[in-house]
Amino acid sequence: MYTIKLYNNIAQKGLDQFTEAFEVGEHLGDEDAIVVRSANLHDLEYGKNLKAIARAGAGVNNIDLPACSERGIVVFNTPGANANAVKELVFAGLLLASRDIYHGIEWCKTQTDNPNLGKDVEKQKKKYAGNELTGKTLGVIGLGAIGIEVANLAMRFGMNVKGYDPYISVDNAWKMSKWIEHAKDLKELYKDADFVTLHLPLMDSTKNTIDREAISQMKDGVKILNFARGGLVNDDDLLEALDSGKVALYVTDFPSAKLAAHDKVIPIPHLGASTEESEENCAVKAAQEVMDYLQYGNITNSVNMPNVSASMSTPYRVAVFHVNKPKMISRITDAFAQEDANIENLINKSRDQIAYTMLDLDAQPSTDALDKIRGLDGVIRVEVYEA
Ligand SMILES: NC(=O)c1ccc[n+]([C@@H]2O[C@H](COP(=O)([O-])OP(=O)(O)OC[C@H]3O[C@@H](n4cnc5c(N)ncnc54)[C@H](O)[C@@H]3O)[C@@H](O)[C@H]2O)c1
Ligand SMILES: O=C(O)CC[C@@H](O)C(=O)O
Repeated sequence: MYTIKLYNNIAQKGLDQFTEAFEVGEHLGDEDAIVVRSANLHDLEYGKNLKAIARAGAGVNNIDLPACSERGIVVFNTPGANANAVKELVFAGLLLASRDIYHGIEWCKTQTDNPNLGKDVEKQKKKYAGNELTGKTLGVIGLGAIGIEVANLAMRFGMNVKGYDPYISVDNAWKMSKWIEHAKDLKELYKDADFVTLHLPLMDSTKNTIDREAISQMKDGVKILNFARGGLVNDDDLLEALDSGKVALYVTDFPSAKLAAHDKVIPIPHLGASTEESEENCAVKAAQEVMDYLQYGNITNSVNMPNVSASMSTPYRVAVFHVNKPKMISRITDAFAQEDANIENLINKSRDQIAYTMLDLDAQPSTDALDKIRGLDGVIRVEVYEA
């Protein structure tokens, strides 16, 4: 029986994926795996049995990836599973940013005792007039699952779109409308953008992407949308720019106390992925990733380990996480030299400093052989799977 500990609300459809071989709950101890959404796991005490953490979502800045890698803990996410939900909210944000619907609604709500509301609406509405999206330029920073969807939809709204992503994947590049302009650097994106929208991950290197210097390269009256992470924006620099009018509006899914009440800020309480469909997609994908890993050692959509997946060709599988250095494979296979077990299939893949070697054996490996592997310098973790 495997134990799965839940942090946050995980959609029932995802939990229903787990078979009777899994015990799943919020208050379990000694867990084999964790399924989490946005809860901060940076201070997590890693249980001795913990082998995997699945983030039911995209951003993994709530998980200490180096600490997990060091312990051979596989961290998964669910790429693209909530992209449509976020794209739709970004468009709500773009519409809120171009038409003053937000203040218009606020005013209407104050008029409950006004018997002439029908007439007054016609007098008042000039205060909330706006502009159209068609013909305006949208700068998209980060062309991954969400950025691509936002960029393509913006084209259908008749917007000019400029995208910036120095690490764009080939698959995503294929999905992108050919009319989207490629900005070679952020300066080029900022200079023409009426709206700038952020769709890149928060990492040390992307923290404060939007700071005073970036804002100074933008058009006067630019509107900024942040449906990625709060830390991508320097709040003090943005506040200064909102006060001066350099930035006309900030729509954010990650409001900070400093900015939430500002008249030029539209704060949203992290609702980007909060749709029934997206929560289900993410939970189902996360559950499947965890089950396939715990039962068979297959790794799909990991953000810190090599992705390796193959159906088990023999009754036994031995999987080894080890340091990515020469001679490891020969030392691991040597451990089986005196065994009756034959290695029918071997896969080795590396990612940065870590490698994963999966061996399918036609007979049960002996404790002696497994102990030899565990004792090798550079071996992080060894698991045995039975078909
Ligand atoms: N508001 C929400 O509820 C919500 C939901 C999902 C994701 N997010 C956030 O949005 C981010 C993007 O999600 P996604 O699903 O598109 O992820 P993704 O991994 O598919 O895309 C991220 C893209 O950013 C690019 N990138 C990385 N560093 C960059 C840089 N310095 N400059 C420009 N581009 C860079 C990558 O190459 C990649 O193409 C997530 O990391 C997460 O923080 C928020
Ligand atoms: O789980 C959520 O509600 C938000 C997820 C989102 O921020 C993500 O990065 O996928």
